[in-house]
Amino acid sequence: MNERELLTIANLTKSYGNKEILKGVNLHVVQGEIIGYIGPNGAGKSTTIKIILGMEGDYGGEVRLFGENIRQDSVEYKRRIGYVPEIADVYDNLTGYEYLTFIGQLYGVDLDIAANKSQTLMELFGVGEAYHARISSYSKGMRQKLLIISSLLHNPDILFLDEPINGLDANSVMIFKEILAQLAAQGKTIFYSSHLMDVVEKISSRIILLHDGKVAADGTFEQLQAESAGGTLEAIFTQLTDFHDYREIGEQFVAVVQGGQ
Ligand SMILES: Nc1ncnc2c1ncn2[C@@H]1O[C@H](COP(=O)(O)OP(=O)(O)OP(=O)(O)O)[C@@H](O)[C@H]1O
Repeated sequence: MNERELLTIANLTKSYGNKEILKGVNLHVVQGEIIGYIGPNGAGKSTTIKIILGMEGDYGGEVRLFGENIRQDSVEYKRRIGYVPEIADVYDNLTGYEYLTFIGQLYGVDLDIAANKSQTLMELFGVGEAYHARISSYSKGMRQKLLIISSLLHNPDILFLDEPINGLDANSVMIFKEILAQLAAQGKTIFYSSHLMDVVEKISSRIILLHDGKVAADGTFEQLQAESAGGTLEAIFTQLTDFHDYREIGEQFVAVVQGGQ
């Protein structure tokens, strides 16, 4: 094992009922990498992340994080993780201040430090005026910023981001991309799942494509380009997932919409 290897996934399998989702996923993540984890809807990206975080216990194979087998279920390793879930339940009746200081304290950050950090991060993200407002009044993008901030308050060593920029405007996406680049430069590791291929293409130091339960491609964007017919990540994704029927499906879809009147 490389001494800077933070995450090792060996022959990971996972089924729901008789549906096999992960059929033997192998990957090695080294400190400081920004991994773009991509794949078709339902491929098992969120499932992989939930297994690594200890939220899904019933799986085959081995996952090691910070050199420790996660089956040992140590709380310590979870303190070093930040997580932005794809779908999050935030407590709508709390204010941003109440929510962020609550989450910060869960991760062991002192109240004063959590409060100061939260307020400053909200201001930097352009939502400082909503710090003391109830989350129920937040727009989609404001909630997403709240989630991103809550995942970072304890200065984690590895960040798992499941569709983190849903709802962010173009300027906020630029700030977010810069935050990820700066975190990686400081030695933080980022595991990022998204369908926004142009963003993944630009920010990832390495891209992993999950398809049919396995890793179908693993490399830098330039390596993926060299291994396929080239082009954008969107074009590579379409090639590697062997998908060509979008025109016919679109036509049939519209025909059904227009039919039966
Ligand atoms: N708790 C569950 N019970 C049953 N099936 C589940 C459960 N969670 C996920 N699945 C199934 O596992 C498959 C993978 O889901 P997952 O959410 O990991 O996909 P994904 O790659 O993140 O997809 P998307 O890009 O649409 O977010 C899907 O077919 C989903 O229906």
